[in-house]
Parts: sequence; C-alpha cells; structure tokens
Amino acid sequence: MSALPKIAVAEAPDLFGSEQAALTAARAVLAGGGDYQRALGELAGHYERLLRESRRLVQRSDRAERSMNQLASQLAYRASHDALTGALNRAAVIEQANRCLAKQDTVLVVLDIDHFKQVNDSFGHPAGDAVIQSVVRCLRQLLGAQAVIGRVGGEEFSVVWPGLDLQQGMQLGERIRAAIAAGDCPPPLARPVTVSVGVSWSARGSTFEQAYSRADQALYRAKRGGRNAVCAAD
Ligand SMILES: Nc1nc2c(ncn2[C@@H]2O[C@H](COP(=O)(O)OP(=O)(O)OP(=O)(O)O)[C@@H](O)[C@H]2O)c(=O)[nH]1
Repeated sequence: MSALPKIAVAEAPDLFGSEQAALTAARAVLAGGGDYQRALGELAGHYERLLRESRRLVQRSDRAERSMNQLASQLAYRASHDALTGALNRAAVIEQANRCLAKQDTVLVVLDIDHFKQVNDSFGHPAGDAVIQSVVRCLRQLLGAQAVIGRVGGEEFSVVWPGLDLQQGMQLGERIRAAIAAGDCPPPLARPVTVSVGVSWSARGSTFEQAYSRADQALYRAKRGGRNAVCAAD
C-alpha cells in the first residue's frame, strides 16, 4: 500500500510577530549585554501600542456584551409578552400561575370582551385591536404595574392574584367588570365595551389547567346569563 501524501497545513500568521521579535531581542540583551537603550525603546513602543489596542478591544467587547445583554432581554420580553398589548402571553401566564399555585391559594380571573366580533365587523380589525389595548390599559390602571395581567386568547384576558379567598376574588372580578364598563374605548368606538368575567379560587398545589378550566366554565355562565357579569366557579 502506498503512503498517503502529506498535506501541508498552513500555519496561522503570528499576530504579535514584531512584539515577539522585540521581546526576544530584549531577552538577548538582558542575557548577554548589548544595546540596552535600543532594546528598551523598542519594547516600550510595542508595550504602549499593545496597551492602546487592548483598551480599544476591551471597550469594544464591553459594547458588544452590553448589546448582547440588551438583545437577550428583548428576546426574553418578546417570548413572554403579547406584542399588541404588552400583557403576559399565555405561556407566561401559565408559568406565573403555576408558580403562585405552588406556593399559596390563588384566585384566577378570566375575562372576555362581549360581542367583540361585532366591533371588528362594524369598525374594522384595527379598531378591534385598539379596544383590546384599551382593556389591558384599563386593567393596568386599576390593578397596578405589579399585577399579573395576561392575554390568554384573542379577546380573552386573565389576572392571577395569589393569597385571595373566593369572596375577595369576586370583588376583584366585579371591580374589573365595572371599570371596563365605565371607560370609553378609543375612536371610532368612543363608547364603553363590556366584559364577562369568570373567577376561580384554587388551593395551593392545584395546576393552572384546573384553575383555568373552572374559571372558564364560570365565564361561560356569565356569557350565557346575559354578559357584562361576574360568575364564580363552583
Ligand atoms: N381585532 C382583533 N380581533 C381579534 C383578535 N383576536 C381575535 N379576534 C376576534 O375576536 C372575535 C371573537 O369573536 P367570538 O368568539 O365570536 O366572540 P364575541 O363576538 O366576542 O362574542 P361573545 O364572546 O359570545 O360575547 C373574532 O371575530 C376574532 O376574529 C385580535 O388580535 N384583534
């Protein structure tokens, strides 16, 4: 069997060739004597340049790290928030609710805009979008920035509130219903919309699916009962 031909591997150029040469020359002077001043001068020149370049590289890498961090937090925000309203998206609501339920009893309020299809049909999809945004704005104003407000479907929203009992949950649901019914939506609607609300209370250790399915059944009863109403889960 014939020997395999040797493949020439190109060596990467030494990025610090001239600095290395100056260092070698300085070492030689140090070991055997010679033109100290010249060797030191060359070394100092290279050292200064290296410092300058290093500073520039460190600044550049700091800038790159800052923009990577910004990008990472933007991506994390987009992955957990609804683009139209800035509310938590469904996956983030599930995560937050399960986290709350693992620690304590929790109330889940689910609300759905009444006759929303008519808004879209009468005023167009962009007006419908503005109504969705106004509902979330109203929830934020009413409940504060710390409240866990989510958009769990097209025109369906949720509020997760740990530590409340069912009666307090019903009061919360009623405050939400009343506040939305009292506020005007942006033009061309320029009148209030209403929401139907379902409220469930779940003991610590329950899952989001259990809490949601009971709140959703209550919401369904609120719709069937005539809308613009709050119902508690059995
Ligand atoms: N503008 C807009 N409309 C949406 C969005 N997501 C869902 N929808 C609309 O929401 C409407 C929901 O209609 P339905 O489920 O029939 O409910 P509804 O008309 O609100 O009636 P009820 O819930 O029974 O009171 C549909 O017309 C969807 O197209 C969205 O992001 N923007």
